[in-house]
Amino acid sequence: MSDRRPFIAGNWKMNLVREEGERLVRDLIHSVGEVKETDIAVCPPFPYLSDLHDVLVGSNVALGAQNMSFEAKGAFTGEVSSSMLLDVGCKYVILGHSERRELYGEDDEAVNRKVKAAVDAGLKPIVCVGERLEQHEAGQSRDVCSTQLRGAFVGIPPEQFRQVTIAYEPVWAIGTGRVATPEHAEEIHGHIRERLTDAFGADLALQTRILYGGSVKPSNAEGLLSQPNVDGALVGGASLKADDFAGIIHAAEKVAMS
Ligand SMILES: O=C(CO)COP(=O)(O)O
Repeated sequence: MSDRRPFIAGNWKMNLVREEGERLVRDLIHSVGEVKETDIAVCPPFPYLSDLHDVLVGSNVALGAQNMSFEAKGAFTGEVSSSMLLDVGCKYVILGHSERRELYGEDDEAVNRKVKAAVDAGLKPIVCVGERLEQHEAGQSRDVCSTQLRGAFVGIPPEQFRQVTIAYEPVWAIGTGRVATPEHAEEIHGHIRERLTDAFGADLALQTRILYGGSVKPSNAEGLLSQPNVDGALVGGASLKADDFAGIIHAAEKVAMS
């Protein structure tokens, strides 16, 4: 996994109401208190960010959001700005998740505007890329990721790109139980790092963390995280159970210490 610190982030999506989320976070803090070599974050729904921040204070678990507006403020009903996320204690924000792209029509330009707004504000975006099933079957995984990467980082200077984490999330592996093989993940992560090298230079590309997302579970985490270019995981379903999420974090810690 190189000298990049592993990073395990939980994307709760639209799951867990207040009491469930607070219980999960308390259990999680208890289970991962000894974890030293792995960065950890949970990304709950907007309404619970502030309260959960209070629960997380002083722990080794950071807070992230799942989306944000590219606008700074104003008449944008239903939107949430970067400064609001910072205000409630967020460090990270997931941007360009395939569910945002596919269900809410977010295109590369919108993702790019959000990345700019996030890094300008000092938030750390986790920028998702990944191909759909038919693109995967047509052998287009690399090309799709290249295009999404190029689109997401137009006009982002290297000093701001430092704040970015990439997540490779093949759409066919999300919520399907059909995890990418470690070999496929490694191939695409290596490709992503090459594209980052072209765009930002080798030093920065080597420092950038590239997470894998899509049906990560405690049972498959170690195989994925042992790949040299897989620097962590963005976890959906398995982040909704403290034991499963902690199991993935412990797998990352084990790989980091080995
Ligand atoms: O979309 C994901 C994380 O952002 C992955 O979801 P699952 O882990 O449920 O497949």
